[in-house]
Amino acid sequence: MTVAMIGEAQNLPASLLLVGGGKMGGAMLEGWLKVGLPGSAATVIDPHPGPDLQQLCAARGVALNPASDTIAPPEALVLAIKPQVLAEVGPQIAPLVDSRTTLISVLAGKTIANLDAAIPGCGGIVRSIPNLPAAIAQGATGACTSPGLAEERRAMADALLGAIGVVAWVEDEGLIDACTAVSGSGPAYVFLLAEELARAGIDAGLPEELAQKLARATVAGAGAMLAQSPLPSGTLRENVTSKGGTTAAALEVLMAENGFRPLLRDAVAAAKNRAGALSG
Ligand SMILES: NC(=O)C1=CN([C@@H]2O[C@H](COP(=O)(O)OP(=O)(O)OC[C@H]3O[C@@H](n4cnc5c(N)ncnc54)[C@H](OP(=O)(O)O)[C@@H]3O)[C@@H](O)[C@H]2O)C=CC1
Ligand SMILES: O=C(O)[C@@H]1CCC=N1
Repeated sequence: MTVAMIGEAQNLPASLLLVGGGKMGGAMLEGWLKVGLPGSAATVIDPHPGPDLQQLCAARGVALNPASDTIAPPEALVLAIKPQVLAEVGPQIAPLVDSRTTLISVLAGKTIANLDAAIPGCGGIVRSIPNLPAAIAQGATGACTSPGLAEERRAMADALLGAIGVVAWVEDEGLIDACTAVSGSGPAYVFLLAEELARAGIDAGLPEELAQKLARATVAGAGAMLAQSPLPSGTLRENVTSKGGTTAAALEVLMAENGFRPLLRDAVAAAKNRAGALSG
C-alpha cells in the first residue's frame, strides 16, 4: 500500500470527463481545478446541475453538458453517479470513451467487473472510494486498479485522487467495501458524533447554541490534532484522560462491553454489507 500526498499535480490528465456532478463529483472537480487542472481540460455531464456546479463551471470555463457528438474520448472518465443508475447510464457513456480512456469510478459497491460490463472499451479501470472532505482537499481515498493497469494510467489516477487528499492503494479489490465503510461513510459518523455531543451538552444544561458551538469546535479541533500530531490516536486520548478525572468517568461508559466499540463495529459491518449488496 502506498500513500500519496497532495500536490502531485504533474500527472493530471489532458482531458477529463466527469459524469455526475453532485456532492462527490462537484467536490472533486473543485479540488482538481484548485490544484491546476485547467477548466478547458474538463467536461461535466449532469442532467440537473445544481447552482454551485453551474457557477463553478461558468467561472472556470468547464464545458457543462455539451452536445455528446462534440465530446472526444477523454484521457480520464470520472464516474460519480449513484451506483443504482450505473446500468441505465452506462450505455449513454460507453460511446464517449475508447482505449485511451481510463475509467475512474467512485461508486460505492460497484466492482471493476460491474464497471467494465456497464462501460466497455476503456483502456483500464480504477475503482476508488473517496470521501466528502475531498471538498477541502482533506479527503481519504481507498483505490485499486484493474489487473495490469499501465503505470502512467495509475500515476494519472494517483495525481487526481491525491489532489483531494490522501490515497491508499490496495492490491486486493475485496478490501474496497471495507474502505467504503470506514473512510467513505466515515465522515457521517463523525458528523453524528458532533450532533450527539451537542445534544448531550443540552441535556447536561448548556444552552443549545453554546452546546453546538462547543461540540463542533471540539470535533474539529480533535480532527486537526489527529491530522497534525505524530502521536497515535490512543495516546492523544490518554493525554485527555486524567487519572480519576472526568474523561475517565465518561470513557468508562463509552468503553463498556456494549458501548461504543461494538456499536461502531456493527455500524461499519452494516455499511460494508450494503456496499456488497450494491454490486451487480
Ligand atoms: N457523498 C459521499 O460522501 C460519497 C459518495 N460516493 C459515491 O459518489 C457517487 C455520487 O454520490 P453523491 O455525489 O453523494 O450523489 P449525488 O446524488 O449528489 O450525485 C450524483 C449526481 O449524478 C447525477 N446524475 C444522475 N443521472 C445522471 C446521468 N445520466 N448522467 C450524469 N449524471 C447523472 C445526479 O443528478 P440528479 O440529482 O438530477 O439525479 C447527481 O447530480 C455515488 O456512487 C457514491 O457511492 C463515494 C464516496 C463518498
Ligand atoms: O452513503 C453512500 O452510499 C455513499 C458512499 C460512501 C459515502 N456515501
